[in-house]
Amino acid sequence: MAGTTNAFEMAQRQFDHVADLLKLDPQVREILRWPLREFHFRIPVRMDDGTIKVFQGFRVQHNDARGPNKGGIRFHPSETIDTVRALATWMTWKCAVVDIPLGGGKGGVVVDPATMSTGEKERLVRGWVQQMWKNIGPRKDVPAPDVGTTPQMMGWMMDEFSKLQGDYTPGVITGKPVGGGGSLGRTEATGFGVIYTVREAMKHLGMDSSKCTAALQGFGNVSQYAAIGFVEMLKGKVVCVSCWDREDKVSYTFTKMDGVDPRFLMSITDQYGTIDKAKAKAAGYVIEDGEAWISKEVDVLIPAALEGQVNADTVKKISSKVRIIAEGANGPTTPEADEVIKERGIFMVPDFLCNAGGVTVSYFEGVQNDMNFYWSKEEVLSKLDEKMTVAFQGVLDMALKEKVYMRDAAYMVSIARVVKAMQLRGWI
Ligand SMILES: NC(=O)C1=CN([C@@H]2O[C@H](COP(=O)(O)OP(=O)(O)OC[C@H]3O[C@@H](n4cnc5c(N)ncnc54)[C@H](OP(=O)(O)O)[C@@H]3O)[C@@H](O)[C@H]2O)C=CC1
Ligand SMILES: O=C(O)CCC(=O)C(=O)O
Repeated sequence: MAGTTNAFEMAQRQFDHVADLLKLDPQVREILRWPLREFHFRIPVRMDDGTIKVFQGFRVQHNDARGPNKGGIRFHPSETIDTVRALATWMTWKCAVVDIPLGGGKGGVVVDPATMSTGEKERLVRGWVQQMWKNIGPRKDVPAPDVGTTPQMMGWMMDEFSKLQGDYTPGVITGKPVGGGGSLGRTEATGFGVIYTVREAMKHLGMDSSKCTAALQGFGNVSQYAAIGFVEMLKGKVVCVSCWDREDKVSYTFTKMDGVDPRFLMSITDQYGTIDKAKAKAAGYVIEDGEAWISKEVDVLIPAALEGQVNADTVKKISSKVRIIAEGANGPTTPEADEVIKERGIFMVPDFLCNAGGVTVSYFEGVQNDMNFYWSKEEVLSKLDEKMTVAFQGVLDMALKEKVYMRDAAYMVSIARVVKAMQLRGWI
Protein backbone atom coordinates (compact mmCIF):
# COMPACT_ATOMS: atom_id res chain seq x y z
CA MET A 1 0.00 0.00 0.00
CA ALA A 2 1.36 3.35 -1.05
CA GLY A 3 2.10 6.05 1.56
CA THR A 4 -0.38 6.38 4.38
CA THR A 5 -3.56 6.16 2.31
CA ASN A 6 -5.89 3.45 3.63
CA ALA A 7 -7.39 2.00 0.47
CA PHE A 8 -10.40 0.44 2.19
CA GLU A 9 -11.32 3.71 3.90
CA MET A 10 -11.06 5.28 0.46
CA ALA A 11 -13.32 2.63 -1.11
CA GLN A 12 -15.88 3.08 1.69
CA ARG A 13 -15.78 6.89 1.40
CA GLN A 14 -16.39 6.70 -2.35
CA PHE A 15 -19.27 4.29 -1.81
CA ASP A 16 -20.81 6.29 1.09
CA HIS A 17 -20.75 9.46 -0.99
CA VAL A 18 -22.76 7.84 -3.79
CA ALA A 19 -24.99 5.94 -1.34
CA ASP A 20 -25.90 9.35 0.12
CA LEU A 21 -26.65 10.75 -3.35
CA LEU A 22 -28.84 7.71 -4.08
CA LYS A 23 -30.42 7.75 -0.60
CA LEU A 24 -29.62 4.04 -0.49
CA ASP A 25 -31.50 1.96 2.08
CA PRO A 26 -29.30 1.75 5.24
CA GLN A 27 -29.60 -2.07 5.35
CA VAL A 28 -28.47 -2.43 1.74
CA ARG A 29 -25.64 -0.04 2.48
CA GLU A 30 -24.55 -2.16 5.42
CA ILE A 31 -24.28 -5.22 3.16
CA LEU A 32 -22.30 -3.41 0.48
CA ARG A 33 -19.88 -1.45 2.68
CA TRP A 34 -18.14 -4.62 3.87
CA PRO A 35 -16.94 -7.86 2.26
CA LEU A 36 -19.22 -10.85 2.85
CA ARG A 37 -16.29 -13.20 3.59
CA GLU A 38 -12.60 -13.03 4.42
CA PHE A 39 -9.92 -15.69 4.68
CA HIS A 40 -6.69 -15.03 6.57
CA PHE A 41 -4.13 -17.82 6.51
CA ARG A 42 -0.45 -18.66 6.90
CA ILE A 43 1.52 -20.41 4.18
CA PRO A 44 4.64 -22.32 5.25
CA VAL A 45 7.13 -22.62 2.39
CA ARG A 46 10.31 -24.72 2.23
CA MET A 47 12.99 -22.31 0.99
CA ASP A 48 15.90 -23.39 -1.20
CA ASP A 49 18.30 -23.35 1.77
CA GLY A 50 16.15 -25.91 3.63
CA THR A 51 14.60 -23.48 6.13
CA ILE A 52 10.86 -22.90 6.40
CA LYS A 53 9.45 -19.42 5.98
CA VAL A 54 5.82 -18.58 6.78
CA PHE A 55 3.94 -16.07 4.63
CA GLN A 56 0.69 -14.25 5.42
CA GLY A 57 -2.05 -14.84 2.82
CA PHE A 58 -5.51 -13.37 2.31
CA ARG A 59 -8.59 -13.83 0.17
CA VAL A 60 -11.52 -11.46 0.46
CA GLN A 61 -14.90 -12.14 -1.18
CA HIS A 62 -16.80 -8.89 -1.24
CA ASN A 63 -20.10 -9.72 -2.96
CA ASP A 64 -21.23 -12.59 -5.17
CA ALA A 65 -24.82 -11.59 -5.87
CA ARG A 66 -24.13 -11.32 -9.62
CA GLY A 67 -21.97 -14.45 -9.91
CA PRO A 68 -18.80 -16.10 -8.58
CA ASN A 69 -16.32 -13.78 -6.86
CA LYS A 70 -13.61 -12.65 -9.25
CA GLY A 71 -10.33 -10.83 -8.84
CA GLY A 72 -6.57 -11.03 -8.82
CA ILE A 73 -4.01 -12.10 -6.27
CA ARG A 74 -1.39 -9.50 -5.40
CA PHE A 75 2.08 -10.36 -4.11
CA HIS A 76 3.54 -7.26 -2.50
CA PRO A 77 5.75 -6.65 0.55
CA SER A 78 3.38 -3.91 1.83
CA GLU A 79 0.17 -5.89 1.29
CA THR A 80 -2.44 -5.37 4.02
CA ILE A 81 -5.89 -6.79 4.66
CA ASP A 82 -7.37 -3.32 4.12
CA THR A 83 -5.79 -3.08 0.66
CA VAL A 84 -7.21 -6.49 -0.24
CA ARG A 85 -10.65 -5.47 1.12
CA ALA A 86 -10.60 -2.34 -1.01
CA LEU A 87 -9.48 -4.19 -4.12
CA ALA A 88 -12.17 -6.86 -3.60
CA THR A 89 -14.83 -4.18 -3.17
CA TRP A 90 -13.73 -2.39 -6.35
CA MET A 91 -13.92 -5.76 -8.19
CA THR A 92 -17.65 -5.98 -7.37
CA TRP A 93 -18.21 -2.56 -8.94
CA LYS A 94 -15.86 -3.36 -11.84
CA CYS A 95 -17.61 -6.56 -12.90
CA ALA A 96 -20.97 -4.81 -12.59
CA VAL A 97 -19.97 -1.74 -14.60
CA VAL A 98 -18.94 -3.87 -17.60
CA ASP A 99 -21.97 -6.08 -16.97
CA ILE A 100 -20.22 -9.43 -16.69
CA PRO A 101 -21.92 -12.04 -14.45
CA LEU A 102 -19.32 -12.07 -11.70
CA GLY A 103 -18.86 -10.68 -8.19
CA GLY A 104 -15.87 -9.17 -6.43
CA GLY A 105 -12.89 -10.82 -4.78
CA LYS A 106 -9.20 -10.23 -4.27
CA GLY A 107 -6.29 -12.06 -2.73
CA GLY A 108 -2.87 -11.24 -1.49
CA VAL A 109 0.33 -12.44 0.04
CA VAL A 110 2.75 -10.27 2.01
CA VAL A 111 5.90 -11.03 0.03
CA ASP A 112 8.35 -9.48 -2.38
CA PRO A 113 8.37 -12.07 -5.19
CA ALA A 114 11.57 -10.60 -6.64
CA THR A 115 13.47 -11.97 -3.64
CA MET A 116 12.41 -15.59 -4.31
CA SER A 117 13.71 -18.27 -6.67
CA THR A 118 11.35 -19.80 -9.23
CA GLY A 119 11.01 -22.96 -7.11
CA GLU A 120 10.20 -20.96 -3.97
CA LYS A 121 7.55 -18.97 -5.86
CA GLU A 122 5.99 -22.18 -7.17
CA ARG A 123 5.82 -23.67 -3.65
CA LEU A 124 4.30 -20.42 -2.34
CA VAL A 125 1.52 -20.28 -4.93
CA ARG A 126 0.76 -23.98 -4.52
CA GLY A 127 0.63 -23.33 -0.75
CA TRP A 128 -1.88 -20.50 -1.34
CA VAL A 129 -4.15 -22.93 -3.20
CA GLN A 130 -3.74 -25.64 -0.52
CA GLN A 131 -5.13 -23.14 2.01
CA MET A 132 -7.97 -21.88 -0.18
CA TRP A 133 -9.03 -24.68 -2.53
CA LYS A 134 -12.26 -25.53 -0.72
CA ASN A 135 -13.39 -21.92 -1.02
CA ILE A 136 -12.48 -21.20 -4.64
CA GLY A 137 -13.68 -22.80 -7.89
CA PRO A 138 -15.29 -21.89 -11.22
CA ARG A 139 -18.68 -21.40 -9.56
CA LYS A 140 -17.38 -19.94 -6.26
CA ASP A 141 -14.42 -17.65 -6.66
CA VAL A 142 -12.00 -17.33 -9.57
CA PRO A 143 -8.62 -15.70 -8.86
CA ALA A 144 -6.31 -14.13 -11.48
CA PRO A 145 -3.01 -12.19 -11.62
CA ASP A 146 -2.44 -8.72 -10.22
CA VAL A 147 0.67 -6.82 -9.10
CA GLY A 148 3.56 -9.24 -8.52
CA THR A 149 1.88 -12.35 -9.94
CA THR A 150 2.28 -13.83 -13.42
CA PRO A 151 0.54 -16.16 -15.91
CA GLN A 152 3.02 -18.93 -14.96
CA MET A 153 1.93 -18.64 -11.32
CA MET A 154 -1.72 -18.94 -12.43
CA GLY A 155 -0.76 -22.11 -14.33
CA TRP A 156 0.76 -23.62 -11.17
CA MET A 157 -2.32 -22.63 -9.16
CA MET A 158 -4.67 -24.23 -11.68
CA ASP A 159 -2.55 -27.40 -11.60
CA GLU A 160 -2.59 -27.55 -7.79
CA PHE A 161 -6.36 -27.04 -7.64
CA SER A 162 -6.93 -29.67 -10.36
CA LYS A 163 -4.80 -32.18 -8.43
CA LEU A 164 -6.62 -31.55 -5.15
CA GLN A 165 -9.99 -31.66 -6.88
CA GLY A 166 -9.16 -34.72 -8.96
CA ASP A 167 -10.45 -33.06 -12.14
CA TYR A 168 -8.80 -30.84 -14.72
CA THR A 169 -10.39 -27.52 -13.82
CA PRO A 170 -9.01 -24.70 -15.95
CA GLY A 171 -11.90 -22.39 -15.04
CA VAL A 172 -10.74 -22.10 -11.42
CA ILE A 173 -8.31 -19.36 -12.34
CA THR A 174 -7.77 -16.94 -15.21
CA GLY A 175 -4.75 -15.17 -16.62
CA LYS A 176 -3.19 -18.58 -17.27
CA PRO A 177 -0.51 -18.93 -19.95
CA VAL A 178 -1.75 -19.36 -23.52
CA GLY A 179 -1.52 -23.08 -24.33
CA GLY A 180 -2.18 -23.87 -20.65
CA GLY A 181 -5.85 -22.84 -20.63
CA GLY A 182 -5.20 -19.11 -21.01
CA SER A 183 -6.90 -16.75 -23.45
CA LEU A 184 -5.17 -14.88 -26.21
CA GLY A 185 -5.35 -11.17 -25.49
CA ARG A 186 -5.39 -11.42 -21.66
CA THR A 187 -1.88 -9.97 -21.40
CA GLU A 188 -2.84 -6.90 -23.43
CA ALA A 189 -6.41 -6.68 -22.10
CA THR A 190 -6.13 -4.24 -19.19
CA GLY A 191 -3.81 -1.78 -20.95
CA PHE A 192 -5.74 -1.90 -24.23
CA GLY A 193 -9.01 -1.55 -22.30
CA VAL A 194 -7.62 1.64 -20.72
CA ILE A 195 -6.95 2.96 -24.21
CA TYR A 196 -10.43 2.08 -25.51
CA THR A 197 -11.87 4.25 -22.72
CA VAL A 198 -9.37 7.06 -23.44
CA ARG A 199 -10.40 6.92 -27.10
CA GLU A 200 -14.08 7.27 -26.11
CA ALA A 201 -13.30 10.10 -23.68
CA MET A 202 -11.43 11.93 -26.44
CA LYS A 203 -14.37 11.50 -28.82
CA HIS A 204 -16.66 12.95 -26.15
CA LEU A 205 -14.33 15.91 -25.58
CA GLY A 206 -13.67 16.47 -29.29
CA MET A 207 -9.92 15.79 -29.03
CA ASP A 208 -7.79 14.54 -31.93
CA SER A 209 -5.85 11.62 -30.44
CA SER A 210 -3.05 11.86 -33.00
CA LYS A 211 -2.21 15.30 -31.64
CA CYS A 212 -2.33 14.23 -28.00
CA THR A 213 0.37 13.39 -25.49
CA ALA A 214 0.33 11.20 -22.38
CA ALA A 215 2.40 10.57 -19.26
CA LEU A 216 2.17 7.21 -17.50
CA GLN A 217 3.06 6.08 -14.00
CA GLY A 218 4.29 2.49 -13.63
CA PHE A 219 5.73 0.21 -16.26
CA GLY A 220 4.21 -3.14 -15.42
CA ASN A 221 1.61 -5.11 -17.35
CA VAL A 222 -1.09 -2.42 -17.41
CA SER A 223 1.15 0.52 -18.21
CA GLN A 224 3.16 -1.29 -20.90
CA TYR A 225 0.09 -2.14 -22.98
CA ALA A 226 -1.57 1.21 -22.29
CA ALA A 227 1.57 2.89 -23.65
CA ILE A 228 1.59 0.63 -26.72
CA GLY A 229 -2.11 1.27 -27.28
CA PHE A 230 -1.72 5.05 -26.94
CA VAL A 231 1.05 5.07 -29.55
CA GLU A 232 -0.14 2.36 -31.93
CA MET A 233 -3.95 2.59 -31.75
CA LEU A 234 -4.47 6.27 -31.00
CA LYS A 235 -1.33 7.45 -32.87
CA GLY A 236 -0.59 9.73 -29.93
CA LYS A 237 2.74 10.39 -28.21
CA VAL A 238 3.74 9.07 -24.78
CA VAL A 239 6.34 11.46 -23.36
CA CYS A 240 7.28 9.50 -20.24
CA VAL A 241 6.73 6.42 -18.12
CA SER A 242 7.83 6.00 -14.53
CA CYS A 243 8.93 2.83 -12.80
CA TRP A 244 10.09 1.56 -9.45
CA ASP A 245 13.81 0.78 -9.35
CA ARG A 246 14.46 -2.35 -7.31
CA GLU A 247 18.15 -1.65 -6.71
CA ASP A 248 17.88 2.02 -5.76
CA LYS A 249 14.51 1.53 -3.99
CA VAL A 250 13.10 4.73 -5.51
CA SER A 251 11.02 5.41 -8.60
CA TYR A 252 12.29 7.19 -11.71
CA THR A 253 10.58 8.82 -14.69
CA PHE A 254 11.99 7.96 -18.13
CA THR A 255 11.29 10.89 -20.44
CA LYS A 256 11.64 11.47 -24.16
CA MET A 257 9.71 14.54 -25.25
CA ASP A 258 9.63 13.45 -28.91
CA GLY A 259 7.96 10.20 -27.82
CA VAL A 260 9.03 7.10 -25.93
CA ASP A 261 9.12 3.78 -27.75
CA PRO A 262 7.16 1.45 -25.42
CA ARG A 263 8.29 -1.74 -27.16
CA PHE A 264 11.95 -0.71 -26.84
CA LEU A 265 11.44 0.13 -23.16
CA MET A 266 9.78 -3.27 -22.64
CA SER A 267 12.82 -4.94 -24.15
CA ILE A 268 15.03 -3.36 -21.45
CA THR A 269 12.61 -3.94 -18.53
CA ASP A 270 12.93 -6.86 -16.14
CA GLN A 271 9.99 -9.08 -15.22
CA TYR A 272 9.10 -6.84 -12.27
CA GLY A 273 8.92 -3.61 -14.28
CA THR A 274 12.33 -2.07 -13.55
CA ILE A 275 13.79 -0.37 -16.63
CA ASP A 276 17.55 -0.64 -17.26
CA LYS A 277 18.78 2.93 -16.67
CA ALA A 278 22.07 2.62 -18.56
CA LYS A 279 20.41 1.26 -21.70
CA ALA A 280 17.66 3.89 -21.53
CA LYS A 281 20.21 6.70 -21.15
CA ALA A 282 22.20 5.38 -24.10
CA ALA A 283 19.01 5.49 -26.18
CA GLY A 284 18.47 9.18 -25.36
CA TYR A 285 16.02 8.95 -22.46
CA VAL A 286 16.27 11.55 -19.69
CA ILE A 287 15.95 10.01 -16.23
CA GLU A 288 14.05 12.20 -13.77
CA ASP A 289 12.67 11.71 -10.28
CA GLY A 290 9.75 9.32 -9.84
CA GLU A 291 7.11 12.04 -9.43
CA ALA A 292 8.09 13.95 -12.59
CA TRP A 293 5.43 12.09 -14.64
CA ILE A 294 2.57 13.87 -12.86
CA SER A 295 3.72 17.41 -13.68
CA LYS A 296 4.22 16.86 -17.42
CA GLU A 297 2.38 19.19 -19.80
CA VAL A 298 0.37 16.48 -21.49
CA ASP A 299 -3.25 15.91 -22.49
CA VAL A 300 -3.66 12.61 -20.66
CA LEU A 301 -2.31 11.27 -17.37
CA ILE A 302 -2.45 7.51 -16.82
CA PRO A 303 -1.56 6.44 -13.26
CA ALA A 304 -0.98 2.68 -13.65
CA ALA A 305 1.11 1.69 -10.63
CA LEU A 306 -0.40 1.53 -7.13
CA GLU A 307 -3.01 3.18 -4.89
CA GLY A 308 -2.96 6.70 -3.54
CA GLN A 309 -0.49 8.13 -6.07
CA VAL A 310 -2.66 11.13 -7.00
CA ASN A 311 -3.23 12.64 -3.57
CA ALA A 312 -3.59 15.99 -1.81
CA ASP A 313 0.11 16.76 -2.40
CA THR A 314 0.71 15.43 -5.90
CA VAL A 315 -2.57 16.69 -7.39
CA LYS A 316 -1.21 20.25 -7.12
CA LYS A 317 1.47 19.37 -9.64
CA ILE A 318 -0.94 18.46 -12.45
CA SER A 319 -0.46 20.81 -15.40
CA SER A 320 -3.31 22.99 -16.66
CA LYS A 321 -2.92 21.27 -20.06
CA VAL A 322 -4.22 17.93 -18.71
CA ARG A 323 -7.76 17.16 -19.90
CA ILE A 324 -8.13 13.47 -19.07
CA ILE A 325 -7.02 11.26 -16.18
CA ALA A 326 -7.43 7.57 -17.04
CA GLU A 327 -6.92 5.38 -13.99
CA GLY A 328 -5.10 2.24 -15.09
CA ALA A 329 -4.31 1.37 -11.47
CA ASN A 330 -6.88 0.50 -8.82
CA GLY A 331 -7.50 3.37 -6.42
CA PRO A 332 -4.74 5.74 -7.62
CA THR A 333 -6.69 8.89 -6.65
CA THR A 334 -7.59 9.81 -3.09
CA PRO A 335 -10.94 11.50 -2.28
CA GLU A 336 -9.05 14.76 -1.49
CA ALA A 337 -7.45 14.74 -4.94
CA ASP A 338 -10.80 13.88 -6.53
CA GLU A 339 -12.23 17.14 -5.17
CA VAL A 340 -9.46 19.14 -6.85
CA ILE A 341 -9.81 17.24 -10.15
CA LYS A 342 -13.58 17.81 -10.10
CA GLU A 343 -13.14 21.53 -9.45
CA ARG A 344 -10.61 21.85 -12.24
CA GLY A 345 -12.96 20.10 -14.68
CA ILE A 346 -10.47 17.41 -15.68
CA PHE A 347 -12.34 14.47 -17.24
CA MET A 348 -11.92 11.38 -15.04
CA VAL A 349 -12.12 7.82 -16.36
CA PRO A 350 -12.43 6.06 -12.98
CA ASP A 351 -10.42 2.96 -12.16
CA PHE A 352 -13.07 0.29 -12.06
CA LEU A 353 -14.33 1.36 -15.47
CA CYS A 354 -10.95 2.24 -17.01
CA ASN A 355 -9.08 -0.94 -16.05
CA ALA A 356 -11.97 -3.38 -16.43
CA GLY A 357 -10.43 -4.84 -19.60
CA GLY A 358 -8.43 -7.38 -17.62
CA VAL A 359 -11.35 -8.92 -15.82
CA THR A 360 -13.46 -8.77 -18.96
CA VAL A 361 -10.98 -10.95 -20.84
CA SER A 362 -10.66 -13.11 -17.73
CA TYR A 363 -14.40 -13.66 -18.04
CA PHE A 364 -13.90 -14.53 -21.73
CA GLU A 365 -11.17 -16.95 -20.63
CA GLY A 366 -13.58 -18.69 -18.25
CA VAL A 367 -16.19 -18.90 -21.02
CA GLN A 368 -13.62 -20.47 -23.39
CA ASN A 369 -12.54 -22.90 -20.62
CA ASP A 370 -16.18 -23.94 -20.13
CA MET A 371 -16.65 -24.48 -23.88
CA ASN A 372 -13.18 -26.01 -24.32
CA PHE A 373 -13.01 -23.95 -27.51
CA TYR A 374 -10.64 -21.02 -27.94
CA TRP A 375 -11.06 -17.76 -29.83
CA SER A 376 -8.54 -15.85 -31.94
CA LYS A 377 -6.86 -12.79 -30.48
CA GLU A 378 -8.80 -10.56 -32.91
CA GLU A 379 -12.09 -12.02 -31.69
CA VAL A 380 -11.14 -11.53 -28.03
CA LEU A 381 -9.99 -7.94 -28.53
CA SER A 382 -12.97 -6.95 -30.64
CA LYS A 383 -15.37 -8.36 -28.01
CA LEU A 384 -13.34 -6.49 -25.37
CA ASP A 385 -13.55 -3.22 -27.31
CA GLU A 386 -17.32 -3.58 -27.59
CA LYS A 387 -17.75 -4.27 -23.84
CA MET A 388 -15.51 -1.36 -22.82
CA THR A 389 -17.17 1.05 -25.25
CA VAL A 390 -20.69 0.14 -24.12
CA ALA A 391 -19.65 0.41 -20.45
CA PHE A 392 -18.00 3.80 -21.01
CA GLN A 393 -21.08 5.09 -22.78
CA GLY A 394 -23.36 3.84 -20.00
CA VAL A 395 -21.34 5.68 -17.37
CA LEU A 396 -21.05 8.84 -19.46
CA ASP A 397 -24.82 8.86 -20.05
CA MET A 398 -25.37 8.53 -16.29
CA ALA A 399 -22.87 11.35 -15.59
CA LEU A 400 -24.60 13.66 -18.06
CA LYS A 401 -28.11 12.73 -16.92
CA GLU A 402 -27.41 13.07 -13.19
CA LYS A 403 -24.84 15.87 -13.63
CA VAL A 404 -22.29 13.99 -11.52
CA TYR A 405 -18.56 13.25 -11.63
CA MET A 406 -17.66 10.20 -13.73
CA ARG A 407 -16.56 8.19 -10.66
CA ASP A 408 -19.92 8.80 -9.00
CA ALA A 409 -21.74 7.88 -12.22
CA ALA A 410 -19.81 4.61 -12.45
CA TYR A 411 -20.79 3.80 -8.86
CA MET A 412 -24.43 4.59 -9.67
CA VAL A 413 -24.46 2.17 -12.61
CA SER A 414 -22.75 -0.59 -10.62
CA ILE A 415 -24.68 -0.20 -7.38
CA ALA A 416 -27.98 -0.39 -9.29
CA ARG A 417 -26.91 -3.67 -10.94
CA VAL A 418 -25.66 -5.28 -7.73
CA VAL A 419 -28.74 -4.18 -5.76
CA LYS A 420 -30.99 -5.58 -8.48
CA ALA A 421 -29.19 -8.96 -8.33
CA MET A 422 -29.51 -9.02 -4.52
CA GLN A 423 -33.24 -8.26 -4.87
CA LEU A 424 -33.74 -10.94 -7.52
CA ARG A 425 -32.05 -13.49 -5.25
CA GLY A 426 -34.18 -12.44 -2.30
CA TRP A 427 -31.27 -11.17 -0.19
CA ILE A 428 -32.97 -7.84 0.38
N1 LIG B 1 -2.84 -6.78 -14.35
C1 LIG B 1 -4.12 -6.57 -14.50
O1 LIG B 1 -4.80 -7.23 -15.29
C2 LIG B 1 -4.81 -5.50 -13.73
C3 LIG B 1 -4.12 -4.65 -12.88
N2 LIG B 1 -4.77 -3.60 -12.31
C4 LIG B 1 -4.10 -2.65 -11.45
O2 LIG B 1 -3.14 -1.93 -12.22
C5 LIG B 1 -2.05 -1.54 -11.38
C6 LIG B 1 -0.76 -2.08 -11.96
O3 LIG B 1 -0.86 -3.50 -12.06
P1 LIG B 1 0.06 -4.39 -12.99
O4 LIG B 1 0.54 -3.57 -14.11
O5 LIG B 1 -0.67 -5.64 -13.24
O6 LIG B 1 1.21 -4.72 -12.00
P2 LIG B 1 2.74 -4.97 -12.28
O7 LIG B 1 3.30 -5.59 -11.08
O8 LIG B 1 2.89 -5.62 -13.61
O9 LIG B 1 3.24 -3.48 -12.42
C7 LIG B 1 3.12 -2.47 -11.45
C8 LIG B 1 4.25 -1.56 -11.73
O10 LIG B 1 4.21 -0.37 -10.97
C9 LIG B 1 5.50 -0.18 -10.41
N3 LIG B 1 5.46 0.73 -9.30
C10 LIG B 1 5.16 0.47 -8.02
N4 LIG B 1 5.22 1.60 -7.31
C11 LIG B 1 5.60 2.57 -8.15
C12 LIG B 1 5.86 3.95 -8.02
N5 LIG B 1 5.75 4.57 -6.86
N6 LIG B 1 6.22 4.64 -9.11
C13 LIG B 1 6.34 4.04 -10.31
N7 LIG B 1 6.12 2.74 -10.48
C14 LIG B 1 5.75 2.02 -9.43
C15 LIG B 1 5.92 -1.56 -10.08
O11 LIG B 1 7.27 -1.66 -9.81
P3 LIG B 1 7.78 -2.84 -8.81
O12 LIG B 1 7.17 -4.12 -9.29
O13 LIG B 1 9.23 -2.79 -9.01
O14 LIG B 1 7.32 -2.47 -7.44
C16 LIG B 1 5.56 -2.26 -11.38
O15 LIG B 1 6.45 -2.00 -12.40
C17 LIG B 1 -2.40 -2.07 -9.99
O16 LIG B 1 -3.12 -1.07 -9.30
C18 LIG B 1 -3.32 -3.24 -10.30
O17 LIG B 1 -4.14 -3.57 -9.21
C19 LIG B 1 -6.09 -3.36 -12.57
C20 LIG B 1 -6.80 -4.17 -13.39
C21 LIG B 1 -6.24 -5.36 -13.95
O1 LIG C 1 -8.63 -10.75 -14.26
C1 LIG C 1 -9.19 -10.76 -13.18
O2 LIG C 1 -9.96 -11.59 -12.82
C2 LIG C 1 -8.98 -9.69 -12.16
C3 LIG C 1 -8.13 -8.55 -12.55
C4 LIG C 1 -7.97 -7.70 -11.34
O3 LIG C 1 -7.52 -8.16 -10.31
C5 LIG C 1 -8.40 -6.32 -11.37
O4 LIG C 1 -9.11 -5.94 -12.28
O5 LIG C 1 -8.04 -5.56 -10.46
